[in-house]
Amino acid sequence: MPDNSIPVTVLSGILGAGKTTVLNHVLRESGDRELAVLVNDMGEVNVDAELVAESSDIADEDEELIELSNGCICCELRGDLLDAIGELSREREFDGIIVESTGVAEPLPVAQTLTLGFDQADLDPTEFYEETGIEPLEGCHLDTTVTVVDAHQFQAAMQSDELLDDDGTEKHLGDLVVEQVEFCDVLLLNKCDLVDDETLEEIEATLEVLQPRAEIVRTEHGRIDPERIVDTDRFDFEAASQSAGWIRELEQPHASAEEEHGVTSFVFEARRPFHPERFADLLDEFPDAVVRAKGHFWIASRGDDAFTLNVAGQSIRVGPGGQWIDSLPAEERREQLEDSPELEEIWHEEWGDRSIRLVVIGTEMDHESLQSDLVDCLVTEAELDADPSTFEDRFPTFEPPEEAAADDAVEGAEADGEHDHDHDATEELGIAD
Ligand SMILES: Nc1nc2c(ncn2[C@@H]2O[C@H](COP(=O)(O)OP(=O)(O)OP(=O)(O)O)[C@@H](O)[C@H]2O)c(=O)[nH]1
Repeated sequence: MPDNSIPVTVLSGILGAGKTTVLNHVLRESGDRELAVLVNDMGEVNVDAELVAESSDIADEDEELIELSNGCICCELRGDLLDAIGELSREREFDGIIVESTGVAEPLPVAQTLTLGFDQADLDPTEFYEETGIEPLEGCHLDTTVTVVDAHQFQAAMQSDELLDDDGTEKHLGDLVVEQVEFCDVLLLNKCDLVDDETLEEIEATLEVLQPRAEIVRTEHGRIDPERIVDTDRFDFEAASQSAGWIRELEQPHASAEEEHGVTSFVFEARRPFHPERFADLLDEFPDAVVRAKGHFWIASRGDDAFTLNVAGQSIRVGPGGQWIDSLPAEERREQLEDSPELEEIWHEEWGDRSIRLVVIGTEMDHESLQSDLVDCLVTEAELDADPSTFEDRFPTFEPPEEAAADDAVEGAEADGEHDHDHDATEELGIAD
């Protein structure tokens, strides 16, 4: 990074977690550091910006405080975010720029926009610039992503059925909390004054499992040393996108016995499909103790299709996982196998690459009971020979992958297109009815 590149800090966190409080504190404590601020406010009334202006004595200097309203910087305002930051960095050599996201923003697309790591997504940068007319970011770099967690609300948020209406897209509160926790460099566990030590330790244990890479700092009223979140040099796109605890658990499963404050995890693996009705029933009654589950699965009624499972708090989403390579036409299958020699290791004589692999993370979770429930969902020997069309299958159907991918690419390219947080085309399960 060139010496004069301005470090950008992105603050995320659900509504009321304390982002503005952190921001105001950092502005007050920043000493000689000249900081610029960019606030994304979805509502009509931009209260945040007023607060920032009041407490930071920068109300008169418009160029140091930019508001982006009526949209979200993780979707339709991605271009505006780049423009605004570009403008700030051309104006003056600030010592840092702090971006406060809305409570519903996902950090990953914001980070993608700022790092222009579009090769990580469905778009290549050239296409993005051509489609949007956005200029590449120069003179500054994404330095730290910070998620503010409300210690007082955390456990309730994970158990909450509340659906946030994010400009037309519905999302569970717990789902958003998990996404924000899984993608960040620093976790501020705020409002520690409202919670006893034991609860704080439990929350920390959960956060550490969900996000092993981030530094966790306890705060009260957002009181954090600015050096912990400004110009830290902690951000690394690759590391951040691979840092979620479930990825680590899948790669290096931990023994179930290794528990701290009741937080445990296990990986469920099988080379036999789930019975679609029994597995759907289990998902309908999935234990509240499960904080997070991720992975892929296979159901007996649709032998060609892989599915993904994404559980975060009360949100249970099933998505398309593509087609099993074993079910592809011979020529295509051969090509895929040549391209991915590692498949040989998992290739099953009869089932090819078909498999179930799920990581489950929970607090005070009854492993044995959940594991045996999962085993009970697998088809029996007799069912293996049954006609698959006789199984009740309430799982959603998805567009073929090529069409879905093409739609996604178009959607992502439209900087001012529809507000869509759910780029992965999963469906929330309400499959009981
Ligand atoms: N008791 C307590 N209250 C806090 C703490 N931090 C923030 N608050 C209060 O919590 C409320 C929400 O804080 P904000 O900083 O506005 O939260 P935010 O994340 O910016 O909220 P939005 O902008 O609405 O998304 C305010 O009334 C704060 O004074 C804390 O550590 N302890």
